[in-house]
Amino acid sequence: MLRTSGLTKRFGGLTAVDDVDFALDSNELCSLIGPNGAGKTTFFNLLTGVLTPTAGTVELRAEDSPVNTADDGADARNESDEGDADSWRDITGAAPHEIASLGVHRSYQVTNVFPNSTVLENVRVAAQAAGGDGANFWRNARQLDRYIEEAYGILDRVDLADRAEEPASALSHGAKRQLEVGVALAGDPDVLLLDEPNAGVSSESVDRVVDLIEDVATDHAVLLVEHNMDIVMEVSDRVVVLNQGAVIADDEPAAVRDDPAVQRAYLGGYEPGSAGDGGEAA
Ligand SMILES: Nc1ncnc2c1ncn2[C@@H]1O[C@H](COP(=O)(O)OP(=O)(O)OP(=O)(O)O)[C@@H](O)[C@H]1O
Repeated sequence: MLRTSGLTKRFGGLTAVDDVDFALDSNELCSLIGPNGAGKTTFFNLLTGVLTPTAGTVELRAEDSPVNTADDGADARNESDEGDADSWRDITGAAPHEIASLGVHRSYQVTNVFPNSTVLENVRVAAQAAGGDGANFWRNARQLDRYIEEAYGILDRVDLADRAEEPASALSHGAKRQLEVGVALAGDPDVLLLDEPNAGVSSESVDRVVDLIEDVATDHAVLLVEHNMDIVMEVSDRVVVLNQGAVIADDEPAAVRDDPAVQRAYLGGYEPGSAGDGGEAA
């Protein structure tokens, strides 16, 4: 679905992401963990075009969509190595909006919704933009109804349908995170990158966000950055550990938990149910 090869990002003398080979399958929920400063956010930024890599490639599999020619000035290129069903598109260095339009969406650590718009409008506008009607707000009533209906379907999924008419600013932090996932879903993504969706969420709301992560993973590829190890162990099909920019483990959750190198770098002292976060950098 999404893969990187030799992906590297240097900031001056600091190598924040170091020669990372990574692959995410469709419908897989992979968690990316590691100590503070390990390079997780930088890796996300490379996948979504916010940063341009110093070296290496990011590729996306064009499963159902026809492979476009990159004639719009963007940097995405086609690379069909195994026929149409398995064609990979090189998206290295493509702009964030282009990568989003190809089906890779992210939610942010910092809440990223329009506070003065209603919950419904936040999702409806995102659906409208994804449907190619972003600049055509008043196109016709039927189109608008279609986007409103789609938005309600998404709000149902993120458990916010009963809050549809409230301004987003009225939501709790946890409910805002649900809304962010809803906004990301409105873009009809194939790949969802979730950057600490539980950060700042009250303990009563964590279960709801975890349920939502598990639900969206049933029909999307999900890459999750999460510091709460109980959640990582519960939801992940696979866990990748970054330390000083490099992958030090890539395996199923239990194997990663028991890996001595991971214990040293990140998990020192982690016991299931022990409140959660991995340790700081060794
Ligand atoms: N724009 C930048 N310029 C210079 N250095 C940067 C920049 N962005 C990140 N870094 C450095 O790159 C390294 C990786 O940072 P990054 O934010 O990717 O880590 P992280 O794993 O997401 O950390 P955290 O868990 O604290 O969010 C850090 O040493 C950071 O200081």
